[in-house]
Amino acid sequence: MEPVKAGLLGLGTVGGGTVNVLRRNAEEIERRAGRGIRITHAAARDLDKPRICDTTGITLTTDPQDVVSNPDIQIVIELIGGDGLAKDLVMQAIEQGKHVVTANKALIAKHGNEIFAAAQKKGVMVAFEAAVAGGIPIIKAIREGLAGNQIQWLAGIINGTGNFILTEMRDKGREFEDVLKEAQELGYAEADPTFDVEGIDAAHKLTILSSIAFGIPLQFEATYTEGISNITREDVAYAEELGYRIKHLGLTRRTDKGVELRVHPTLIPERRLIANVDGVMNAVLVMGDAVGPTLYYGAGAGDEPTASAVVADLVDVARVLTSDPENRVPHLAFQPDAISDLPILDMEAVETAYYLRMQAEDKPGVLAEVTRILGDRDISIEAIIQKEPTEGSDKANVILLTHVVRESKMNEAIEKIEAMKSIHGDVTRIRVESLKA
Ligand SMILES: NC(=O)c1ccc[n+]([C@@H]2O[C@H](COP(=O)([O-])OP(=O)(O)OC[C@H]3O[C@@H](n4cnc5c(N)ncnc54)[C@H](O)[C@@H]3O)[C@@H](O)[C@H]2O)c1
Ligand SMILES: N[C@@H](CCO)C(=O)O
Ligand code: NA
Repeated sequence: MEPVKAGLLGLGTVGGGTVNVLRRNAEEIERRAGRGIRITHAAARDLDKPRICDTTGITLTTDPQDVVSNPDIQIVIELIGGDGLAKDLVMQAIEQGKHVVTANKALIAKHGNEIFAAAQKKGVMVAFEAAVAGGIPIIKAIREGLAGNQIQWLAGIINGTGNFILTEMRDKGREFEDVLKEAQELGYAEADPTFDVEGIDAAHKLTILSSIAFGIPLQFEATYTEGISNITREDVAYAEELGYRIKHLGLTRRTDKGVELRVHPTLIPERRLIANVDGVMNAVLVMGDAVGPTLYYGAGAGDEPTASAVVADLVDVARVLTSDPENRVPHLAFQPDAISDLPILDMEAVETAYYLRMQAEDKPGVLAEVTRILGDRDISIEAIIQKEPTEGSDKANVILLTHVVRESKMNEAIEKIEAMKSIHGDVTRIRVESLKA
């Protein structure tokens, strides 16, 4: 059989990795797919730039339209990123009846509903395994492997750059900016690294995971998003003293009232496997009613790990090119006419435990006042430590771990505590999840 012809948009980290993996593993890929997969054309912004891949045998162009409109190309691989030009190109490719493979989570999280509807109409596939947790086949695991379950919740470390930064800061005492620069050099970071640091990238990915887990539309705007830029080495050390690790976590859970959808730094008991996922590695813990907890671990970013997922999608497309569109795996795991309208819970209604750190004047009565404010709101305390003021300071660090409470109550309590004369500055609040499986 003729090889499937694919056109590539973007020859950067993931594009270069995809060319390399396809070339190196061509023979095995053909044995799996039933036919070869060849990138015949590729669009790059600058044709003279040094690349990580050999482009021999690929017709290069600076105009992505040459690829999208080429009638011989059956699959368009979008690896440019962003949701401007990339969206136009993907919509055009679909319009022309081409299948699409993409690693672009921003695009899917923000415009996936529209893109999948267009693809459905045209009977083409839009595959996006590389968009979530890089090389970990998490989309496939949830959409196909766990299709017999009611998924109850899932939680993941889904930004490699952020986890790399937190790990290096903790293990080597390195500075935030310095580690971020290294992550950029290694090809882990987004074009705009604030997406990694402020949790936006993780929110894109969690939006996608939540949809395929619960059969709800993609709702990026409803995702509560907090990044890691305010985490200090101090908090990391205190958390460890209490037996926890701080991880940047995406968590989505089905409740009677709606779906929790939130991304924020989280204290996790150090004995949990997921608390020990370090560096650029990602992990997603999925709780199904039938299977129980399952954990998926692997490289969340980088050229070849991500290419591993892109190429797997290419193999999927090659396999189904001849099959009936109605019988393919649906984009969001559930049939398009069976998507539910379960609401997303407001963050104020979420219930979780908390780590609080505050700077208190070192005098009698302050702790009693803090515990009274918490007690008045039925917030019970699980642990408390007070650190003597360091030399030259008269403020003690007070660290509290609370039991589970509604976020709105905690907001009230924090407001009251911050208003106390003997408490200085803001209260640091990090949510705690036991992730008990
Ligand atoms: N780097 C990773 O580890 C990783 C992992 C998973 C997903 N992703 C996603 O993959 C996509 C690509 O990321 P990347 O890290 O490879 O980025 P990159 O910046 O290394 O590559 C993007 C390439 O697209 C090219 N490009 C931009 N505009 C273009 C145009 N008009 N025509 C042709 N080429 C154009 C750029 O010149 C660049 O070479 C993004 O959506 C990103 O979120 C990246
Ligand atoms: N910037 C992303 C790339 C993988 O999606 C990360 O660091 O996880
Ligand atoms: Na993946």
